[in-house]
Amino acid sequence: MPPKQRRIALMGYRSVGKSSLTIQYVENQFVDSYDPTIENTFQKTIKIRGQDYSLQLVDTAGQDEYSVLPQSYFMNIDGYVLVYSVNSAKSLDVIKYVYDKILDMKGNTQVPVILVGNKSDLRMEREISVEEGKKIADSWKCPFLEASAKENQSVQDVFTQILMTVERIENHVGQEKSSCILS
Ligand SMILES: Nc1nc2c(ncn2[C@@H]2O[C@H](COP(=O)(O)OP(=O)(O)OP(=O)(O)O)[C@@H](O)[C@H]2O)c(=O)[nH]1
Repeated sequence: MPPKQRRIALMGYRSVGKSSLTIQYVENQFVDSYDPTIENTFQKTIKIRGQDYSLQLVDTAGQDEYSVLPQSYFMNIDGYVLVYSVNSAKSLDVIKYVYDKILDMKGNTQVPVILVGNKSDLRMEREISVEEGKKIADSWKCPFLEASAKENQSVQDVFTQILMTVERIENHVGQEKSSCILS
């Protein structure tokens, strides 16, 4: 079977760890210094359940509630990793804004997303509980994970789960389409 091409965007407020999650996943390393991203695309090939995936990860420039999101964040993107950091209530507000923007732009069709609370290692600085993150993900009917790019906790899971969510939604939409043709 040829590899499936998948393009996934990471979005969220500045400094929540989008680059760190990506670099930990692709290069197995954590960089402590902070270097704001303009935009970067990373490649990785992986196999999940016997299927090869050729993955492009778009590490976006951090957003805030005033950001006008460029068209390129909506064209040819198969799924979104929406990141906040558990030590920043502000970053959770921003990710809700980003989610609404994505739905608007995609015309409220089913959009594959996963919500990720990064920096779970910062136990003493936590502002957002696990339950709070989970509740938002439930209201969006999407998967939720807390992760730590620093400690390499749940980083693989984030990307496996978004790929599986893309598959699930594609198959679902495919079934709906074929049932339309039949009826
Ligand atoms: N403690 C801790 N620090 C982290 C973690 N992930 C990232 N950081 C730190 O947070 C800072 C910002 O990380 P980045 O990965 O650059 O964040 P970003 O979301 O890509 O930032 P922008 O490019 O501005 O959008 C850096 O100093 C990282 O070392 C984590 O899981 N735990």
